[in-house]
Amino acid sequence: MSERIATMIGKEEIAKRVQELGAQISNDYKDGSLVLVCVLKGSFVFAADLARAIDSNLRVDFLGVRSYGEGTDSSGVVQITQDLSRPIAGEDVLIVEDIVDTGLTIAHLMDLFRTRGPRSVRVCALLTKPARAKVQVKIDYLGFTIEDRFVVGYGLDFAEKYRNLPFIGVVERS
Ligand SMILES: O=P(O)(O)OC[C@H]1O[C@H](OP(=O)(O)OP(=O)(O)O)[C@H](O)[C@@H]1O
Ligand code: HPA
Ligand SMILES: [Mg+2]
Repeated sequence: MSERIATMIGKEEIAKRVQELGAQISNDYKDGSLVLVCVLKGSFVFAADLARAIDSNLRVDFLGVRSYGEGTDSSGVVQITQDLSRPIAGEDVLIVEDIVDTGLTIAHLMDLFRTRGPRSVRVCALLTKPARAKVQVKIDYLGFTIEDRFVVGYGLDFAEKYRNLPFIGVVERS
């Protein structure tokens, strides 16, 4: 069986949207103490591009989370694989996610971060897939709403493959 990746969102379209999100975030966080939290692994590409599209002062931290493993369905258990390197008490946290699918990961992170006393917590997600939502979480900055397909590329994986594709695509098997 061979696999082919069909483009869903091209790299120019992604780049344009990332610049727009960056401009909006720069405007909203003019004088705060912004911490961009890159949710590993999937957000590493989006967060790297988004950080460079924001011209406010910020620091970057990383949090490792895993619930999908090798398949295309959430296990329902959100495992923290790596914690933040510093406290976030009193800071304006912006969680950067590649995708909000069932919403379980982001809901878990919102609950976790709120126990640490940040000044604010917001969410920036490149993609959301409302057809699969199991919990509702407000996305403050959103790139694209997508249909119910398992997507790869621009950081997103299928069984750890395809994170390096420069666009968002869907796997087609023949
Ligand atoms: O809304 P949900 O259904 O919870 O899905 C979204 C989460 O799932 C993926 O992570 P994954 O567990 O695949 O880890 P990875 O980022 O290391 O690939 C993705 O990067 C999000 O963090
Ligand atoms: O559609 C998806 N693709 C890759 N990883 C994911 N994690 C949640 N949804 C997805
Ligand atoms: Mg994954």
